[in-house]
Amino acid sequence: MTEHNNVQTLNQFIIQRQSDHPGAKGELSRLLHHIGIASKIVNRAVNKAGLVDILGEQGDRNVQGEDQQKLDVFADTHFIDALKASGECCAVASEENEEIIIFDDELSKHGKYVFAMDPLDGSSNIDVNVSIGTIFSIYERISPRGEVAKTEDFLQEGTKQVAAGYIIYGSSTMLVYTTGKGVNGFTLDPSIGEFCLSHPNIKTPKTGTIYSINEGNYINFPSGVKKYIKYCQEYDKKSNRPYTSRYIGSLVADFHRNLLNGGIFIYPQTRKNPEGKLRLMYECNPIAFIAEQAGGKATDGMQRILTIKPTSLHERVPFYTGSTNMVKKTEEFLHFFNNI
Ligand SMILES: O=P(O)(O)OC[C@H]1O[C@](O)(COP(=O)(O)O)[C@@H](O)[C@@H]1O
Ligand SMILES: [Mg+2]
Ligand SMILES: [Mg+2]
Repeated sequence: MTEHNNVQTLNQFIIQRQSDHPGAKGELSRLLHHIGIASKIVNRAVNKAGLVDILGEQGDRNVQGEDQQKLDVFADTHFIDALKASGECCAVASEENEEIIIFDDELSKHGKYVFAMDPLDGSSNIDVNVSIGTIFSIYERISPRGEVAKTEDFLQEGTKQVAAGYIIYGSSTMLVYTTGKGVNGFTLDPSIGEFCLSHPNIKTPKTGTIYSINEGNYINFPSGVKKYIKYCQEYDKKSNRPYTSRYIGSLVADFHRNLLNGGIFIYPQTRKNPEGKLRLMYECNPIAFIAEQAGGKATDGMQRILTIKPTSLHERVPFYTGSTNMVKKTEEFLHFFNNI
């Protein structure tokens, strides 16, 4: 295996790219740097999960009514600490907290950014050593700097994100992010403890042969989705069908595979989740920003995810994302069967 000697580390890349943003004072760079630190702390815990007391339930329920896993709370705590230490973030919205967490120390109160996150994505896979992740979304606050941040600072359309990304804790640990100028992926090199640029300027194929959906919910799916699944399974040499079904059950891992290889990820509304399951602010908006920046597409079946005006921190939406031609095809089915 050839080691790449002239690798660029995440911090070197961040500093270099700062010049892309005229007038930048390094605030976003410092925030991204602290995200890197928190990711390494969580990665260390994930890697030795079976050896330390970090598996299993914490014993509490979060605002979604889900049993919190110990690693959900561990990741939540360490990201919040790192964001506070950055001095650039005035408040955090997290899947694990009903209300926003406000940093009211003098330095943070002047922070330019607010941060929305899913500290641990794929919680059902924590105890079984399957890839999990962290998802984040960064906005510039609306309220004046120096004032205490508000929930309204978060309820901005996804098009207003200044940066978004995810960390995938898998066979290797990667951080993938965008600031609106393309998508870049960094792999953690444990031997130097640095994220190194491994996937520059990621572009997702316009079409693919992978579809990712929890078919266990099939009977509850909108008819357009049922028809699209049948379409994926039909034989047609010209369009490389039947496609392959792949579903890990961690949004980050399912999306990441499809981002690199081409494919579509679908989590529609179901009888159990009439609005869908995935959360707009800290799952769908950041993933949608990455998808579009990589040349892909992300909708709720009808509308671009990034143009949806959020009304609450933990609202859910149906989610269709991945290769443009596949998402368009799904929308055709949903339109045709009047599911929207
Ligand atoms: O088990 P289901 O219903 O298919 O849901 C799986 C989906 O739920 C999630 O686990 C929800 O995220 P959290 O684990 O962060 O709550 C996604 O990662 C995944 O895509
Ligand atoms: Mg999640
Ligand atoms: Mg989560």
